[in-house]
Amino acid sequence: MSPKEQIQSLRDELREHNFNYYVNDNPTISDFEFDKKLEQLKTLEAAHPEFYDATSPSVRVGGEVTKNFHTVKHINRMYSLDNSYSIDDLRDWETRIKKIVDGDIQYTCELKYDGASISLHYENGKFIQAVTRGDGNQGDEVTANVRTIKSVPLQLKGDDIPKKFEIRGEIVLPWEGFHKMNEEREAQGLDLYRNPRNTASGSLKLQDSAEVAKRPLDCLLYSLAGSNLPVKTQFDSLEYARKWGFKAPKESKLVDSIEEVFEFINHWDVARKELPYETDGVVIKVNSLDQQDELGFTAKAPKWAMAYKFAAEQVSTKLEEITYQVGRTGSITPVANLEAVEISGTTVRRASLHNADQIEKLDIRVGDEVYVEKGGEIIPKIVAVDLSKRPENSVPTVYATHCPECHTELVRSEGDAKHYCPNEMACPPQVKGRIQHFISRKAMDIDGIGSETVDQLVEAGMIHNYADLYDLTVEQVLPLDRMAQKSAENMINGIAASKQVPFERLLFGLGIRYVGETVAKKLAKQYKNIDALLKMPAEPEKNGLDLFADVTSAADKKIEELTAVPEIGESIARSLVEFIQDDYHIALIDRLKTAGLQLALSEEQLEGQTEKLTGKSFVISGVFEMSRNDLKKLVEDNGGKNSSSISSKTDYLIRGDKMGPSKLEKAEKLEITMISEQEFLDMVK
Ligand SMILES: NC(=O)c1ccc[n+]([C@@H]2O[C@H](COP(=O)([O-])OP(=O)(O)OC[C@H]3O[C@@H](n4cnc5c(N)ncnc54)[C@H](O)[C@@H]3O)[C@@H](O)[C@H]2O)c1
Ligand SMILES: [Zn+2]
Repeated sequence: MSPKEQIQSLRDELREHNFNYYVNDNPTISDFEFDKKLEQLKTLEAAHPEFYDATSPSVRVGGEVTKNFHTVKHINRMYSLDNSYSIDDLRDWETRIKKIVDGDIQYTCELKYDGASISLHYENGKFIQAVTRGDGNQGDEVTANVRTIKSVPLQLKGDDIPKKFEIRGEIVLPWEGFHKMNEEREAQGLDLYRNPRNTASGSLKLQDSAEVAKRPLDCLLYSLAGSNLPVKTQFDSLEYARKWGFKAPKESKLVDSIEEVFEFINHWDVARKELPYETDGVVIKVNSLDQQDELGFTAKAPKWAMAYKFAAEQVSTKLEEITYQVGRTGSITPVANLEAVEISGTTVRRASLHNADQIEKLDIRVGDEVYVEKGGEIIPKIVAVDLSKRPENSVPTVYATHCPECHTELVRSEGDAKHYCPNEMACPPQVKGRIQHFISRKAMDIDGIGSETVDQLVEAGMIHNYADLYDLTVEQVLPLDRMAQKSAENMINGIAASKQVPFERLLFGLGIRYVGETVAKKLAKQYKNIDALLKMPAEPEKNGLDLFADVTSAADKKIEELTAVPEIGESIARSLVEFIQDDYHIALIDRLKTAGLQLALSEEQLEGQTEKLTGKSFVISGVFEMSRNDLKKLVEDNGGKNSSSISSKTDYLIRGDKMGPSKLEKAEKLEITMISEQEFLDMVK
């Protein structure tokens, strides 16, 4: 993949993980893996500033508002925190901030509570509202739920209480309550909650506050927001908060240097295990609020604060067996089955081994004593083998050669870390996975059918692919487990309604490898309908050069045409061509067409699309009457290209108010044509 494709694909992937984590409270990868991917994205973005995007997960707070609560715009934005992992990172941070502020800097060290961010609003000493962080600009109003938490004071005490202010903190589920809830679930034969963080966050979003009241949640506070606060430092804010009746943990400490910060970290890395709630690091904040003001914020986090994440905890245990898991795209993941051990409060029985290379690198064998690490992740990982304890009769691991689900021989293409099961049509997890992807929110978003229903339908042999969904009837699905007349009707209606889902989402739903949301949009825009995509390349004019055309295969010609589309690179093109040259896929697409799905952009989508700006590159800078996104969309709808930075390739700079002086200077130097918002609108009128 080209760097651009890599950036896009990482952004898409991280957005999906953010959604699973913050909205569904049900992450599908570990925090460790998430952070690694985010680091990878940041490195790529730093090397390619031309692909800057203000909506990238690297520069945005990860959450969202949900549809289930009243949405409230934050008066004071809620930010995330930047992360660091070593004393050197912290020293670098200190060097950066010392360049900006004058005078000595003191730091408040606090523990980083692992829960869900919350903002509590008080007026005249009374609790009036609680709002989640959401996307940082707006959040969900969960007042009724937060009111049930006993440590949230409804009426404040003491003096100096500002007439109106906000206090921020974390809703956590202490260990004891978490274990108790899980014991009850175990007794009822239900799946266990994974960790206190996701459970706390999920509890907060329950619709029934009587149910929330039953959960032993706690609320730990750490900062004040508002004007006219009676405090000048972070440390004072905590003292005041305690005086007014808030639970602001006393472990926080005021220090004068990064060395002392490190002492605090070292102490709590061990001592935190005795705390009643989960912590995942330390937060270091510049103490003086004036200095904080001077430092300000990035788009995602305050520059005056830094989180230090504790290293993951390690334990050793025995590897009993290696099994293999098949993913939705047929990728194989080896899994270590372990003798059960307790790590950071949870029992661990399985760990991911990633791929064949990883097994080889660790030379890991059944019977080995292994070190397992868990850093807030769901599936822990094996970091090393204790060779001193290796049994004498141990034999090297031989990687699986056949799919554990369908017994097809596995393949591994060159340059690919993973093995694949190529039996796309009949390998059960692949069949289920592809249909689940098809119905998922960002694809066809089919209401009334969940992943369990898909499993049942496939197992009963009622569907074999996503096209089969459109042949189902109410009578057919009624006999399924837990299905009643009403739910069966909902399901069939949901499927019927999905026939109106726009072309680009259907294209994404087809599950073509490397064709994520963004690429699907690009393709839909470029080709406008499925036939054009299937029939490309457009017939070339007959001429003498045709002699050469014959030596290139049809597939190569297709790939060539596709890679000429902006932002479509070699691997995407190759995967797409493979997909559309397969008769099975063509037959599926034909059936979707017959069923009446949207295999072309609608009139409405086509309307307003012109070629007026084809070949022209635009940079939009400053503040405008219209939203920047609408401006960008107009550029694209008319065939132009948006770019975030000015270069000699820029044709037009659309100049708004308050444009940065350095951009202006650059544009003048390169003699870029500058136009106003109105002049641009005239161009596309
Ligand atoms: N596994 C996944 O799919 C997935 C997806 C998204 C995010 N994540 C994980 O979530 C984390 C990122 O989440 P985030 O943006 O909420 O950032 P974060 O949790 O790393 O840090 C910011 C948050 O820390 C909290 N906090 C706790 N104690 C605090 C204190 N004393 N002072 C100030 N703030 C304090 C605040 O709520 C703040 O919003 C990462 O660790 C990432 O791995 C995982
Ligand atoms: Zn298989």
